[in-house]
Amino acid sequence: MKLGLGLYRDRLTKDNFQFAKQAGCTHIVAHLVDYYNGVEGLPSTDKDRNMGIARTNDDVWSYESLIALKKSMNEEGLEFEAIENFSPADWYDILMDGPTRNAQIENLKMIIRNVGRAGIPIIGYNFSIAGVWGHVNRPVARGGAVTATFNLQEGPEETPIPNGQIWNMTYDFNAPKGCIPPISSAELWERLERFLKELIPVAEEAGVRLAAHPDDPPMPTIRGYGRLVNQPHLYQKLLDIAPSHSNALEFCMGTIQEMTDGNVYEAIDQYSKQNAIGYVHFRNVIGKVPNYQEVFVDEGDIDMIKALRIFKRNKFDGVFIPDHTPQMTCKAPWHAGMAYALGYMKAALSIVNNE
Ligand SMILES: O=C(O)[C@@H](O)[C@@H](O)[C@H](O)[C@H](O)CO
Repeated sequence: MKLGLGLYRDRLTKDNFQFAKQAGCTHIVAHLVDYYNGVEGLPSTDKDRNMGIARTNDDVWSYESLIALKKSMNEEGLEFEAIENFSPADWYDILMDGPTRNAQIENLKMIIRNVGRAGIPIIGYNFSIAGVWGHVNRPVARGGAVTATFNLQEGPEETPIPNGQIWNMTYDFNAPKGCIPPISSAELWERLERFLKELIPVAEEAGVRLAAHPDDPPMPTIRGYGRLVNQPHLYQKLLDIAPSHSNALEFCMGTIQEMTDGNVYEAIDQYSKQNAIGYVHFRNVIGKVPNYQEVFVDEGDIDMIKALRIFKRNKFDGVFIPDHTPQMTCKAPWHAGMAYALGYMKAALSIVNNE
């Protein structure tokens, strides 16, 4: 079991690689999508505001760029474990079943082949129309630390998504006025099935695992659009569509814990037993949908040591990252929050690995 750090695109720097190494990480999970445009946190997007413009034909997905990024990590003693998320600009018509779907599938095949050729083992993805949505940053973690919260009653209004936007980003400023019509979970499952059946064989050939992130928040619908994996057992439905080592899970403990059915320990056991987990978001929460808050790794509803023992019992040998953490009150809120989480994880892994 290994320790890693997830870095958004604007944080893929030598300083942050050194920060990760100093905190005991051996691996990096890189977000190549340029969301937020420098705005911290997971803003709740609406008809007027979202996470910015999704870049088309972004060179960051080329083999040359991937190899250069990997080299910059290797130079700091780190391994490039995974890329997290495709760009909305590169798969909006796969998600929407739109006119350029087939061309976008061919482009994702090229990306997967580039990733495999660069020796990067995993691509995480979240097959979702609304994406990660509805979080509000509030000072409610220990000591008043600012953290992501979700409260269906008090949160942002669930307005439909304007045409030309998806996964909280804009890919077409010239889209016709109006909004994306409602899409059912059943329809989205059909699109996911086509996506997996076409891309898993390519991923197998490229030596890449496609790892599915669950729906966060794990509601049945968000903004009128159906969700896919909003209960733990639905991860199995996704795996069973295309049984393969390349059809894997981006196992987010926080999101699984936010779900109303099942429990995170049974889910860890069920999916680590199958060797289906690509890598783990090792984060904690208090509460479940429709009202929860993300918290420090040691103050949530999950017994994280108990969880690690299940991973170890089932011989999981992948990477754990904090994903996101509360922002600590100091001059470097993000770094301090991550350093705290990584310190806890390093100690917990050492204890459990040596039991
Ligand atoms: O649990 C979560 O919501 C996080 O993992 C997401 O914030 C992150 O953006 C993932 O990349 C969603 O695919």
